[in-house]
Amino acid sequence: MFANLEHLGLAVHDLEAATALYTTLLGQPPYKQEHVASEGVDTVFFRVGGSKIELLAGTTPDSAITKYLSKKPEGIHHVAFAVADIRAEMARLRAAGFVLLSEEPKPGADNKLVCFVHPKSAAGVLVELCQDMGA
Ligand SMILES: CC[C@@H](C(=O)O)C(=O)SCCNC(=O)CCNC(=O)[C@H](O)C(C)(C)COP(=O)(O)OP(=O)(O)OC[C@H]1O[C@@H](n2cnc3c(N)ncnc32)[C@H](O)[C@@H]1OP(=O)(O)O
Ligand SMILES: [Co+2]
Repeated sequence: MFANLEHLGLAVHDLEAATALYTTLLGQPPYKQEHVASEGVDTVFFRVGGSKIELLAGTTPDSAITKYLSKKPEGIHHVAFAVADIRAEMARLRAAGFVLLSEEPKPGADNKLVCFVHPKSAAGVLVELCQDMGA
């Protein structure tokens, strides 16, 4: 079972400009910036109540964000849900016919294990599962 909405991932061209804009929009500065080399992205995180906004800029030509922004405008790129047991949720979704984008969970940003569901199998929305890796 999915728990709360963990974050909304927003694809942006200019991370510095988007960070300034969201700092003003949300009325608070980000709590974290992180480079995730395995995904070819720079991220900036804001807390919003019990959820988060994740700004993402691509850092390599083959990054999912770089490719996405070569075809689509800036905006919501993915919706991420917290799960307690990511392997159990991946097995449940596979059995239900969803297409997962990795066989195993992988390290994401902000101390999470993550896995993505292909948007073509989720009504056009790229869905991310996130399990907290603890302290
Ligand atoms: C920082 C780490 C992590 C975290 O901890 O939070 C992140 O959030 S990393 C975020 C970036 N990483 C990813 O998105 C990884 C998962 N994504 C992928 O593997 C790929 O992006 C993809 C979803 C498999 C698409 O890749 P590809 O097939 O190479 O791209 P195409 O451009 O050919 O797209 C095919 C098809 O899918 C549609 N699409 C692509 N991205 C999205 C999207 N974000 N939301 C909705 N739909 C999407 C795209 O429009 C194409 O559709 P058609 O044109 O109709 O064929
Ligand atoms: Co994300």
